[in-house]
Amino acid sequence: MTNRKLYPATGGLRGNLQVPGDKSISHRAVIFSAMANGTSKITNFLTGEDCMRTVEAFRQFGVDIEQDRGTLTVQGKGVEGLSAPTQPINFGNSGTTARLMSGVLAGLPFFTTAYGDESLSKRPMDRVVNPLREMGATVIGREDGSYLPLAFQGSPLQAMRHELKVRSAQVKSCLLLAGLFAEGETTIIEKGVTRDHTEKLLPQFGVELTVNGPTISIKGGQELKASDIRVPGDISSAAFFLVAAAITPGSELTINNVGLNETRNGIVQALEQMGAKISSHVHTYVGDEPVGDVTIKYGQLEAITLEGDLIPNVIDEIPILALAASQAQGTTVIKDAKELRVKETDRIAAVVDTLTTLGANVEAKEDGMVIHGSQSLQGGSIDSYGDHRIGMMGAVASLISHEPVVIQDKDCINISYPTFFDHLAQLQNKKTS
Ligand SMILES: O=C(O)C1=C[C@@H](OP(=O)(O)O)[C@@H](O)[C@H](O)C1
Ligand SMILES: C=C(OP(=O)(O)O)C(=O)O
Repeated sequence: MTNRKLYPATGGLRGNLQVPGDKSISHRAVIFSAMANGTSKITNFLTGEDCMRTVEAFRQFGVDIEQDRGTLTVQGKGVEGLSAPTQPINFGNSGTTARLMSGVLAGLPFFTTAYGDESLSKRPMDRVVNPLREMGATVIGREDGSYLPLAFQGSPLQAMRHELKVRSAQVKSCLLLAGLFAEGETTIIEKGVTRDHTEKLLPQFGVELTVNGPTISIKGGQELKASDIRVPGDISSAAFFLVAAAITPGSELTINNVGLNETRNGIVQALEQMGAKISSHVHTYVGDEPVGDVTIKYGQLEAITLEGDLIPNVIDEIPILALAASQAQGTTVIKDAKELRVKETDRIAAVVDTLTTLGANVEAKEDGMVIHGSQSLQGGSIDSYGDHRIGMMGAVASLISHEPVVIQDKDCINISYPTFFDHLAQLQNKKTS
């Protein structure tokens, strides 16, 4: 466990920043490339620990994946070219790896076992195991397949028509991947919009799917063809610096070349609703993914109610939005966000505990929280709970705290943002220690 002491900012955050590649798109790019025939090059790949778990999984299936910093060269040999791993696969801390790979492991014609770290072993897997079983998958696991470790005995899958029980892009993507192995056409009906990177990226690998509102259909047996992918910057990583600038006097910064997919740009919408001095514009498309710049300046924020359809769009940004809300005028209410309880940690409890320790006034609710605004943060010693997004929220809080913030176990930030502290120092134009 390592500690880090972060001092309050003496000036604002200023300048331009390119955040690392999008985590969701990086996972998908390597999965599709490894299942495709031919050589795919992925640039601006996120080399955070989570995405490297997905890379390692496919190396265990015998796929040659060369890494040169953020560039991956994947020598795909098609799904027939994958070979049975001799060792269990370690999904580490990564929910996306666990859920998406389950759809692949269910369809591959061999036996595989998979496990995760302490946090991932507590996260629900029945949300993918149950529908995969409906397709004929043979999966066993702890508590009847509700939790990792899991074992898959790949078997022929049958297409199905399935209404999702959870509003989750991971479950949707898992079942679309399984649908590629199934006989017939699989149709998935979403409970509401969730991030649509799988639907946007699969066609780039030559896969046909139809999207009709909440209904997505995919035919089994399609061959994936290699494709070169440039991954946009991760808006979920950018969110930490957007909020940092919004709450730290003297700040003005621009995040360049960040993904602005409409199913992911809720952080920009939420900050706009809070009255932040923020503007964004899309300047390019990489494949079907919109990419652009976001500029933000320090300014007074107002409380909002964050609920309903905006929640899945900002689900990973809620910890940092809660910090923003502690500085806004008025009382912010976050609801419909029960999913936060089954992330890397219970993020409702972790956010409330962390902000309270730092001196804010926050109440936990079953499906969200109530955050009283205009709070002056004292600083102090906090625990990341091994959750990268809680660790980064604490680091941003240090910028406006009276006393230093000490973060226990801050190394977990490498899960999604290995260069986070370098970027923070770059924008502060001084080193943190
Ligand atoms: O599909 C994805 O890449 C992700 C979907 C979300 O999870 P859920 O699908 O569980 O909501 C999100 O929280 C996670 O960080 C990444
Ligand atoms: C919830 C997250 O990721 P995952 O589900 O992939 O662990 C996250 O990155 O905030």
